[in-house]
Amino acid sequence: MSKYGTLVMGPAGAGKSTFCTALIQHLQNSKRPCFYVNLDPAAEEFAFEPDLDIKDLISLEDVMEEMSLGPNGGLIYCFEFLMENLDFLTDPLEDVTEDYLIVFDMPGQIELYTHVPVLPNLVKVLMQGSLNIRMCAAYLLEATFVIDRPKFFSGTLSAMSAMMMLEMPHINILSKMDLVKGQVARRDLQRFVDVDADLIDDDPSRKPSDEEDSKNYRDPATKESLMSGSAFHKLNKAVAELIDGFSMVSFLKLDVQDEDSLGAILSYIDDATQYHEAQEPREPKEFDADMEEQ
Ligand SMILES: Nc1nc2c(ncn2[C@@H]2O[C@H](COP(=O)(O)OP(=O)(O)OP(=O)(O)O)[C@@H](O)[C@H]2O)c(=O)[nH]1
Repeated sequence: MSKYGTLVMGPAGAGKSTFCTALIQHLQNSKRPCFYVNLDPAAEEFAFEPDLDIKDLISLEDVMEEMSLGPNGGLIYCFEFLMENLDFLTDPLEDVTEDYLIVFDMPGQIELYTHVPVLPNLVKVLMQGSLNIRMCAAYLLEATFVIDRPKFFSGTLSAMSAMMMLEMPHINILSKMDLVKGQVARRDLQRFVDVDADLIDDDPSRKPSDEEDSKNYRDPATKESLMSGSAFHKLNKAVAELIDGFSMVSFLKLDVQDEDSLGAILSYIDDATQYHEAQEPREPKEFDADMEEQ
């Protein structure tokens, strides 16, 4: 029996928990069962109570207090503790059946997705061995980043870093679309969705003086110029061309108020995990009975 899941990731405040809530509501509206796992040891409030909550094993607040660690070190400690107590996570997941979507709500600390091995190791546990969950990563980036183009490309690099580190089916999502509607023309927005390197050249917020401005990029100790404004621009452009040239990243648009938007994202997750191929046709009554049991 296969299991299906999505790992909801992205920087702090990208809208991960809000997306999880909207996705769970959408699944309920579609009469599809969901198993909600909170893996953020600092999360406080939930619209839907998690079926499994890492805070029942360990909380970031306790770790910070007892181990005198900061929030980032504390988070890594929590995940290492989880890896040493994997039964806490794996035992309840053993019983989840193939009609469920398992939604993992992840923390926002970016180092978890960039340079520590704990998340790839956790993903191996979920996708291999007895659990054998077919997973799709959903990486969220705030749509408001499109107003600041270098920031958008930097966010895109963090999405790529997660893609490369986790080596699992992956979709990228521009969240909080309601905040940019009307601010960015539809045609322009398409250039962010299918990332276009020329966005860096056409940036209306970029002043001509930025080309020559090197005073902000001096080494504070030696006062040597580290990189001129134009060199930064060339670097940004080269990164953008790499992303564009290899079609490495594209985005789905998320508006949590819009059922069609949620439905479209869910169908990408289902395609990536091949959910529909494994489903037996079911009688509606059988479905309702399952939902009542939850
Ligand atoms: N306008 C708008 N605000 C949103 C949306 N999604 C999230 N927010 C707001 O953005 C803030 C962060 O949302 P969360 O869902 O908590 O983000 P998160 O990624 O889970 O945050 P962390 O767990 O702290 O990393 C909250 O104030 C939300 O109300 C959205 O689609 N539209």
